[in-house]
Amino acid sequence: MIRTWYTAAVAPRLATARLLPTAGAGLVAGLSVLNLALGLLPVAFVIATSLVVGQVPAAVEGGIGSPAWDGLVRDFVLAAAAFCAQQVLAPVQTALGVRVKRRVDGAVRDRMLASSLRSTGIGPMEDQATLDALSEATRQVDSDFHTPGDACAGLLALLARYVRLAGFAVLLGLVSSWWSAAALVVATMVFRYGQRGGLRKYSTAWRGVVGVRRRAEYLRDVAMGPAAAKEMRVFGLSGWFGDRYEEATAQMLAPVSARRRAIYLRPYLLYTAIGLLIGAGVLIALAQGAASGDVTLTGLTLGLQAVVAALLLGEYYPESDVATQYGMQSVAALEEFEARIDAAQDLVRTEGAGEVAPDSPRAALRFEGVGFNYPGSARAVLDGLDLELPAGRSTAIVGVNGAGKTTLVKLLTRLHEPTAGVITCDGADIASLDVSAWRRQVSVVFQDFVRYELTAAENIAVGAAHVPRTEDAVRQAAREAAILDALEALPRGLDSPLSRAYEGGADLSGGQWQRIAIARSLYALQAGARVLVLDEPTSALDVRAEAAFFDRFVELTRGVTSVLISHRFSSVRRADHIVVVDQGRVAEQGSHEELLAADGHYARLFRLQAERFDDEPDAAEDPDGDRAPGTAADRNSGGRS
Ligand SMILES: Nc1ncnc2c1ncn2[C@@H]1O[C@H](COP(=O)(O)OP(=O)(O)OP(=O)(O)O)[C@@H](O)[C@H]1O
Repeated sequence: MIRTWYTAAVAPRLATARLLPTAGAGLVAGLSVLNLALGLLPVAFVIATSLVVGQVPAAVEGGIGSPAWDGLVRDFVLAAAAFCAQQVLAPVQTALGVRVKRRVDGAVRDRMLASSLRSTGIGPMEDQATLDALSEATRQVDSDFHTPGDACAGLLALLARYVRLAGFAVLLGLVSSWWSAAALVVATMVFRYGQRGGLRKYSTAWRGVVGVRRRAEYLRDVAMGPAAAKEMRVFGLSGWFGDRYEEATAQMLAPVSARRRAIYLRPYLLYTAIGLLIGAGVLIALAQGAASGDVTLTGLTLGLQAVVAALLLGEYYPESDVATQYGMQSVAALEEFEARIDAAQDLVRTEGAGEVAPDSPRAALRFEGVGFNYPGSARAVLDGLDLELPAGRSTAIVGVNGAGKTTLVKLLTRLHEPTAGVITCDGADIASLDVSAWRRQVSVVFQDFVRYELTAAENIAVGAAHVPRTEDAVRQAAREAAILDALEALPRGLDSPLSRAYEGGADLSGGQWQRIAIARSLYALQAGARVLVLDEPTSALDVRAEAAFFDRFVELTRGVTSVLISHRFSSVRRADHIVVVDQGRVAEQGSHEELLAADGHYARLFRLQAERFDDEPDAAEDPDGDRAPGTAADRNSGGRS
């Protein structure tokens, strides 16, 4: 039980308090002193007003100018000063709290980004628990509401509240008894537990539904966002998505609502009853003291004020409670996210972080007995795969959907680590190389490349963000990818944002976007990459554009080790070497002619496309007289094997 309490209540507070130094020592010290003052001023006010009341009989009797009258006036001025100081300092507390919030949240944002990028692989980004933690960590920060920074300011604000409680307890101890003082603290804290404890349990209930909340948010974003706008309308999906969103929202709210009564009402009634009983006992003891003459009028006034003001401290603190609860939860989620990233990172093999020779690979890249299961999956996507990619040559990889071709790319770029075997570059395990340096050596056009909402030039230059951008290099890459003319025709040329969501922005066709992705990879080659991986690079290009690209492919990739993954045999056949992947292994390999002669899997796939191609009246012949599937008919069939 103590452990549960520590985990739920103490650990998140400590984690949040550890963020305080990011706000700066001076600011934190200043706000702490201010909160201390805001804690002491109400106590001073209670003392001064009690002294005023206590002196009233003597002042009335002595009249204006009497020592009692002067004392009364002095204490009244003190009370007024304490009150005014409190009024003046409260807004300063808020202003400094906002500064603390801003600084801490800035540091937390940096930390979130750094933690996300610390993962060299993409495994954590595909893990549900890690994504839940990330969603929980970022939610408050993104909304700028009840953030970790608010929690830090809220924790400091508690200083004022608890100093006040301690002050009132001491006053009661002095005028009544120390037992009464202790009981007053207990009564206040019992009230407080009824209020604040409920909030903790309630927010924890929210944490339990983060998965379904992510789904609800996804459904809402898809329904409202631009990405699915076309299909939403054409397929008439708005109602469908609306219903699913409502279902997910109901599913999210149900467990939280069901616990509301148990969390808030019953404990509230119980703790309020206990608190009231103890409070009543304290007041009775004070009244008895007054009745017996042990407590003076000043003492009675002091005691009464202290008891009432202290019991009011059992209430909810608007400047602190919600912010600390949700902000702390965000911090706890961030720590969980970081722990998961670290745990995944521990599995990454970084034996040497060795240097990567600028001209590597000089001999070959090799997959040696490589096996791979995706995290959490028992199925071996790759199983003892041996493959050689000779340096400076082009290798095509073919295979049915799901054969593991893209997975090979993920392993080659170290987005995942093999679960068996090694991948070597000129004999060195790539796991022993510095991962960033290795990645700079490899340029990739992913099947699902990203359409960045950046300018056209930036979209190309992100291919080698580690080198200073030069216009010439960007234009050269765009020219080689045959997209330069189209980009120059945009309203702001290559400086046009490639999104209609921005002023002066333009959108491109699917094929034009694919050329941008190709240009990005060619830009990386200019910056020094020596391995080019193209995963379905021309699936959206028209016949002529695809043929033109591959006509220049040899020239563009001279001296580069290239890997082409494609279902289009018209492209594949141009490679120096072709590899067929099936069931996680290399099933066949050789040149186009050798594989046709072998009459195996490749030959069957090739003929399948060729048959369709035969149906096309304007089918092209290649120089060898072979049909060239993929130049027309496989586009009709989607080009898929
Ligand atoms: N992130 C992932 N987590 C779990 N399994 C995955 C993941 N990505 C892919 N897989 C599975 O791994 C297998 C191989 O996928 P991969 O993307 O490598 O196939 P592919 O040969 O490139 O297919 P395609 O020709 O359709 O692009 C598939 O069965 C797929 O379901």
